Amino acid sequence: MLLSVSGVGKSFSEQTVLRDVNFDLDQAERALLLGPSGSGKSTLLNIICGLQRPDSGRVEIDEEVLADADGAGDRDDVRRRNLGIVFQTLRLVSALSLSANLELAQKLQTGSVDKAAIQVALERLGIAHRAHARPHELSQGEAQRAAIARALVVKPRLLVADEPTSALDTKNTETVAALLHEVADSVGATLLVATHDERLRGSFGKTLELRAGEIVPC
Ligand SMILES: Nc1ncnc2c1ncn2[C@@H]1O[C@H](COP(=O)(O)OP(=O)(O)OP(=O)(O)O)[C@@H](O)[C@H]1O
Repeated sequence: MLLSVSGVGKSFSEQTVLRDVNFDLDQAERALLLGPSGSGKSTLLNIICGLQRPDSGRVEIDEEVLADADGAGDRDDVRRRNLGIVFQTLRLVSALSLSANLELAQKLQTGSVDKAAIQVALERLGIAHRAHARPHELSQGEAQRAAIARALVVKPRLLVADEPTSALDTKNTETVAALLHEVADSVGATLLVATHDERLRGSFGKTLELRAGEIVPC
């Protein structure tokens, strides 16, 4: 088992968003976290990625604690070594080219730059010809691919994406879903994609539905 989420709870003031979330993912497993808007998908991914701390429970990656109620700030090292995050917004530095941004992302996360891995990621995502473009010069489709490349260049063991297709039409939705599978395969990563986009249902090995703060079988 690569990822283990057990007993995770999170409330904001009076509102309990996550009640008791439990699931496991094996290495290289592909999972869709499906739930309507407001069901707590982003909150759960934020906890896994260390942006928010759970009130209870824990998240482990390969038996190392990634997040728990009493020390989110201490887990940065475990996250850096294991996580690739596809953010909804591009999060690139506007003054730097795409390739320089990917180098920066690598440097910040892993401490070193691997230009060959960047080239491979750009080629795999079909944007190698845009390596010298600035972020604002990218089309929406290229930007979406750049966001995936940014997560891929750190060679993550767990690739996490939050609503990667919400702004896309059906054709591009299928393309992005296929790309996520392909890039996860290329580095042997486990894939966890959160979405309310029912179009993605059935296209992942495992579907986890978030309802009333818990994962329900489906
Ligand atoms: N920092 C916060 N403070 C207060 N309430 C919050 C906070 N973050 C999220 N919430 C609330 O928690 C609930 C779940 O939000 P979350 O963003 O996790 O849902 P989601 O399933 O990702 O929704 P969407 O699909 O619309 O992005 C919502 O009711 C939201 O208003």
